[in-house]
Amino acid sequence: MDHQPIISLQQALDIAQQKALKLPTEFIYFKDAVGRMLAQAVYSDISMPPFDKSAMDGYACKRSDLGKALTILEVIPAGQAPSYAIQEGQCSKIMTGAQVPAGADTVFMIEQSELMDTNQVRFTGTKTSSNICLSGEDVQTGDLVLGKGTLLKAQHIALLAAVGCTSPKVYALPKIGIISTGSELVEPEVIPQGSQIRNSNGHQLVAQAQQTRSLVNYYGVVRDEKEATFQLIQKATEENDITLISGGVSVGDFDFVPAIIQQLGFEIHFNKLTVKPGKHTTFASKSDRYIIGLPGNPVSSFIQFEVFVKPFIFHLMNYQLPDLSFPLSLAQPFKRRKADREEFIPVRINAQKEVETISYHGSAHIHAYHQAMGFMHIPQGTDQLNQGEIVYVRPL
Ligand SMILES: Nc1nc2c(c(=O)[nH]1)N[C@H]1C(S)=C(S)[C@@H](COP(=O)(O)OP(=O)(O)OC[C@H]3O[C@@H](n4cnc5c(N)ncnc54)[C@H](O)[C@@H]3O)O[C@H]1N2
Ligand code: MOO
Repeated sequence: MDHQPIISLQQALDIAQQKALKLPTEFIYFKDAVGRMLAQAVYSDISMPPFDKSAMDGYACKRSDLGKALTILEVIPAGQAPSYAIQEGQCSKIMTGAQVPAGADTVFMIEQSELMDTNQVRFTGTKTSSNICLSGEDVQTGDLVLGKGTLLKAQHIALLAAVGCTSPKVYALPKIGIISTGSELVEPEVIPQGSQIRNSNGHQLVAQAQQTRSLVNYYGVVRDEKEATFQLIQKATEENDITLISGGVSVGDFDFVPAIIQQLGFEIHFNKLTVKPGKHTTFASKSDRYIIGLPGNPVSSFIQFEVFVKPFIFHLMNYQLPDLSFPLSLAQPFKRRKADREEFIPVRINAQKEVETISYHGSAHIHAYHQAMGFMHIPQGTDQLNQGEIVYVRPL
């Protein structure tokens, strides 16, 4: 496997996308659908609004009657059909959201009215809009309201509710198994002794995977022992679509994860990226099962999840996650010693909406990210950026 060439992040995303076999679909209750990927188009079974609807509390009348004293026929609350059609010289008091009576083409607002008698009113303004939302002006019966492949957010849940689509078809969620490797690791409850460190990475990955709504299985820490590591990775790959393994993927004497991946019959498609942090990101597949090996350093693992694992998870659900990087101006000049890899570094946005870099010591320094608003991209080959230069920032 050492003959694998080092490739760019974009090449890695392309390879992974080619290997991503789509997950099956399922029908779920629409209230549980936020964050899910729609696997069907949704059409409206009604027009919206379903009737000519008043946009104001006021009086419904004929526009040609606006200058006259008008006889009030009734009060029309929302949810109740009007009893009378409007004739010349007549109006009905109407509430916002109520059905406009036949014969009326205008609603003038309460604030522009004067009661002349208990059942007579006149318009006191100089001009008014019609204040009527026409039947079907937003959506007509049979219109497409949500396209296949929509990532469902709160506003889409409102649409599903409005058109009565209570069991939308969505892509199944991937099952993700998470393993941390390393004999130096102890779980957070334990006070590390000697050369031990706490397993922060595994729990960070669990949280990141949960944010994508994936179904997460946490397998804990495995020591740098071949047989135990083999057993745990085998179990995780049998029980999950994606197995994320942090640590043990570089070239140290105890980095035997790559050999185990191959022993399990998986094909390694790449194991080195021209990305900092995350040089040792590994991607392997066997049919519809995938293993992603992430570097043990917490920042490497965090960034690789954001830029590589997350888009891959969405590919499995047939969705091209957009790269929401924003072009912003750099507040101060930036230099780096080596430019052989593209790099991501933590930044914040100041009050002038400029990008400020945060003190950052490298891929073990996860603390640098506690106040990061995003991370900035430095292209491969760039060792210097000037103040005021436009950089791309991905928000967190
Ligand atoms: N001779 C070389 N050595 C290294 C290279 C290289 O190219 N040649 N690359 C370096 C880079 S870059 C990285 S990144 C690391 C990747 O190493 P591994 O993925 O094998 O990870 P480990 O060696 O197991 O750990 C690295 C580092 O991170 C700490 N760690 C590991 N797991 C966790 C965890 N769950 N929570 C918190 N911290 C964790 C671990 O203790 C190490 O300090 O390799 C370099 N070496
Ligand atoms: O590739 Mo390592 O993740 O840069 O520190």
